[in-house]
Amino acid sequence: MISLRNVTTAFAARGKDPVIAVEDVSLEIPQGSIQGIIGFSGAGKSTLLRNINLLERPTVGEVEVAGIELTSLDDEELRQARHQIGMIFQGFNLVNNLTVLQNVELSLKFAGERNRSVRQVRAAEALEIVDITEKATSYPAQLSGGQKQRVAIARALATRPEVLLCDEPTSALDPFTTATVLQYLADVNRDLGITVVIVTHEMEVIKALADDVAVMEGGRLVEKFPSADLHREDFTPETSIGRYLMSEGISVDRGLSAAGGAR
Ligand SMILES: Nc1ncnc2c1ncn2[C@@H]1O[C@H](COP(=O)(O)OP(=O)(O)OP(=O)(O)O)[C@@H](O)[C@H]1O
Repeated sequence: MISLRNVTTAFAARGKDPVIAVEDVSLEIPQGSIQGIIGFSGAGKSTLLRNINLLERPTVGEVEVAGIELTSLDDEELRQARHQIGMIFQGFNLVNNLTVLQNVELSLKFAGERNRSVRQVRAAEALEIVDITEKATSYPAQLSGGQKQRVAIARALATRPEVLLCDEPTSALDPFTTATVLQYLADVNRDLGITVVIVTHEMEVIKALADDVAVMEGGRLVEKFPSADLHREDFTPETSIGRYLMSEGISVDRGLSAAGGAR
């Protein structure tokens, strides 16, 4: 279970009022579920995601992951607790002068695993999960975008986390590669029971993967519902999700089902 309670995150702006990126957000994400977070650019999605592992420490509010209140930990305790939380990014964030295997091993090094052979075995296991063992000795520049993201998923899984945070994981990928990466994320969730939180601006990603969807607007969480409802409910242009869907070119005035199940 991930629990965000009254989280507000403000960024200081020189000579101006602070930017309130996230404002008073409370959200409970059940263990083993897939939570999508969607909204316009600048809505606060990435900041909220980074609040979950305290990459961005909330200005106000509490964050609890797997029974541990992260916001109450000191730096060393937080470093330990973060092994429970993997993260992947739109830009993959691989280290270019390390091989695929070394990239995955690196996260185990950061997690404090001192035994090199243990690191190698665990890194190899993680590469197997995303079927990319044959690239173990390749360098990132020798991989396609989809392969790089699979390596990034392996790196995130190597510490055997309970939670995987995904920040626009498929935005740099073509539709076919997107489908493959989403399938691996679905497998990881189903087979390993890992809770997945995915920030995206692509409604197709939400529909393909998420159990629940949260809509953000202006730093606030304005709606939350099961993503299955995307296929059923009528979303009027007055609703946040309606505005969002319209921005994607999906007609909402007669409801999603009338618009052909949203594309
Ligand atoms: N480190 C920072 N310093 C100052 N302002 C920031 C910082 N990070 C984010 N912001 C501001 O906070 C607001 C929310 O940003 P955030 O990146 O969380 O939104 P987003 O919904 O993820 O947007 P996008 O879809 O474009 O990535 C924006 O106004 C942004 O400019």
